[in-house]
Amino acid sequence: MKPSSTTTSALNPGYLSRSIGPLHINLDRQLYNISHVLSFEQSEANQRLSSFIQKMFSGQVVNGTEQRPAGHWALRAACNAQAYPAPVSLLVNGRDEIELARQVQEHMQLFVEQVRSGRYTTPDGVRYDSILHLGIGGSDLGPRLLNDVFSKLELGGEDAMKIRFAANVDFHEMKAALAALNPKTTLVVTASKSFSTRETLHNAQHIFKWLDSAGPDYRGKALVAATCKPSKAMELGIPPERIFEFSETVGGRYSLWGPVSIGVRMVHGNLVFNELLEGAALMDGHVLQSKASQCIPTLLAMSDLYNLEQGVASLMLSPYDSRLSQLVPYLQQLWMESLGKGVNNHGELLYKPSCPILWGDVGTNGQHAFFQMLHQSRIASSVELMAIIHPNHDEEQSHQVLLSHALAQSEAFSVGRLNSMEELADTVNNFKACPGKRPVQMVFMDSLTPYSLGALLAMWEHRTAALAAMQNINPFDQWGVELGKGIAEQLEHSVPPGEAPAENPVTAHFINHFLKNAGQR
Ligand SMILES: O=P(O)(O)OC[C@H]1O[C@H](O)[C@H](O)[C@@H](O)[C@@H]1O
Repeated sequence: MKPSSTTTSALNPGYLSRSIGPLHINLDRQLYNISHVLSFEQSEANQRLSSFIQKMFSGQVVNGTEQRPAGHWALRAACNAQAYPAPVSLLVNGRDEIELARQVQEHMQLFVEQVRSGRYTTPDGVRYDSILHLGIGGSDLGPRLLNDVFSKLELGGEDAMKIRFAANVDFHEMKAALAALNPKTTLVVTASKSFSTRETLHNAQHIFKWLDSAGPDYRGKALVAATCKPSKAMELGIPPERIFEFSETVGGRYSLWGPVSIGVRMVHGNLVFNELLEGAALMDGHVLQSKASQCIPTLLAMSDLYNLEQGVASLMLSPYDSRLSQLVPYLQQLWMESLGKGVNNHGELLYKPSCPILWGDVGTNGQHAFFQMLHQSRIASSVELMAIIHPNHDEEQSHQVLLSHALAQSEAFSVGRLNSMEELADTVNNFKACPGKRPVQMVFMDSLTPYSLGALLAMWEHRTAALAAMQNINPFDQWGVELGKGIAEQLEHSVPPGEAPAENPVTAHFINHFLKNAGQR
């Protein structure tokens, strides 16, 4: 095995580097090379991708199983038209969805300003000081990530509102959230695209009682909703003026740009949020006007596809910045719910994995946990390391150490360490051999800001959709998720203290176990 110093990348370092705005990628140490990139430009997969991009940005159906366009990008296009090289459109049944997004954004901005300035008050005439965000999956992970990053960027000011999230129907999470909140001064945002998700509706009912425990007037003023189904939110008693609607064409895992993040807007302000949208629009513009070999999301997806074809069905992502600790959980939904499919757009079975498993943790923490497996085991994984050039502190030396680790890992994965002849003959030293040649890529960001975060997240959306288009699969549906939901609905009547027996014998056995042990606390 030769070290990578003899490969093309070493002869011409930076040959697979690309930049757009605050984002820079380098794929010199990936498995594929420039000739693969150039031949991709002539391929059928590239034609499929170009046609997908063109269809998506002109509002044509790209989600075949649900017969819908994909309109998440409209949430950023609505206020950033200048970032797009040509006019974009999204008409659904005659309704201009970009205009809808613009109007809802205006409505949100007004409400957010009223809340932040204390003009919208509690029934006692006091400023709301907290938000409880209810929602799960795409109605939770995005806002949670944004809030986490923005909080760590310290953008909210000293009197920023407090926000807590409750996604899980596991009451432990709710209990912890409520411990920090006062029902008299908390606004409750129920975020649910469908407004029919069991966990969210169950939690909402609990919260109604919690609000009522403060007195009869609190619930009416505290409720806010973000949904595609305003009528369902109204049925639950949420007043229409506090229902922020978004288009059915916005997939849940692509929805953080719009109303589901209204709580984040309240805490961190409209300006911060608008910068995020601007960064995302920059990426849309980049995708619309770059050819494949220059387009960052496409290049990354090409590499993902090439790795999959080589049997590398794992992607470990490590951001070397603790402010991005929620990035991997967020991306896991975006990536794996979009790409983890069993059939293509024609309904034909896929015989190979279409989605590398995405996992990871922040650096350097991951180095001291699972990197060992990446360096020496025979489990094949691609590695993506992210580093931020300018930190938000003055401790230069810490940052130097951090960056040196990111760069060292990139080199170690790629170059490895070869044993000398003497070491090879020595079984003990042989344990030290690291074969290298692990596919590894770098993502650099100038600094972490709402703008660069917007560009990064939109980049991941485009990369996800590009990998799907190349494989001719649908990145906007998630039929697999439905199965478990249906079974859980039936089992609610069987799990103790339920009455109806479970039909499946193994499930019935588990329920007996619960029953036997129920009295033993
Ligand atoms: O926003 P909701 O309609 O409540 O849906 C919440 C989540 O539900 C399901 O789990 C879907 O698979 C997710 O894509 C979605 O984000």
